[in-house]
Amino acid sequence: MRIAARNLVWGVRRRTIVSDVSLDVQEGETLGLIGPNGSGKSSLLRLLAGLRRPLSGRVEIGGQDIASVPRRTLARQVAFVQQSAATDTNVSVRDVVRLGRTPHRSALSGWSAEDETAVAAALDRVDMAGHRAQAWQTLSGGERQRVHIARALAQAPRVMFLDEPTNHLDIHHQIEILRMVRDLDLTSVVALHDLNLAAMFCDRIVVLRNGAVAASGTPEAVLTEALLRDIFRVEAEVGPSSRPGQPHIRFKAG
Ligand SMILES: Nc1ncnc2c1ncn2[C@@H]1O[C@H](COP(=O)(O)OP(=O)(O)OP(=O)(O)O)[C@@H](O)[C@H]1O
Repeated sequence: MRIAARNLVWGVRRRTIVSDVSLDVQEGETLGLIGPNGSGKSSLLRLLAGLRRPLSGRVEIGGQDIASVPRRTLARQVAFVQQSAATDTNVSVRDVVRLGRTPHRSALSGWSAEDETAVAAALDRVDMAGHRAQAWQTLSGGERQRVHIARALAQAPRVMFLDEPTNHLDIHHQIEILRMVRDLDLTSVVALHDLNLAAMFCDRIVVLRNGAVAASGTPEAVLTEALLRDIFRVEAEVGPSSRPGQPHIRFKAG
């Protein structure tokens, strides 16, 4: 499903946090959202996912204004992997992932074989099948993150929003998770801090600064030495990587 945002504005009191943002994500595309701390990435993701209403502007998903899509329909189509989402109650890993099936079940239908298959497949994809009976609170930070991703996968969404999904993950799982997101047959928007991972796995990148779009385009077009200096305040050398069109950034220590 396509995502289109037009002139999104959001803020609190007198502070504008998302400032006139427009963007398009094509069907099947992985869009990276990058920007310094506090630049508005999480706030924008929440607007795009329909979790928050903009003060002005609109979001369309699959050509439909998100404000007019019923909650339950939206929950079937859109998954959101939040930053450090907490689950307090005493539940197993499998229970957390099962929650992903909620939008697909009616009050009358019981737990189906299809639900069971979706949960098992999602746990498998994030390498957590062996932990299915473990209590969620006893998981490590990276394992929790992978279980939250499994819950989103079990939802079988058409669109996925991920807020720093590689937080807490070791390098193997950072790469595995982003490769999976890129290769899944769905449209995704991913907020990322690691610019080399953004270059490796995103089809296009949007750069935010102070809530506004400072640049957008392919990783090669966006991730220039000048932009890294200007937006991220770092000195770096940008060169080719082993893949054409995919830049590699080497940060200078000083
Ligand atoms: N509900 C709120 N009330 C007040 N300020 C808020 C609220 N939500 C976000 N902000 C502020 O808006 C700015 C953008 O926050 P946001 O979390 O969207 O940034 P971010 O780019 O995701 O940051 P980070 O990279 O640090 O995760 C921050 O300065 C934050 O303090």
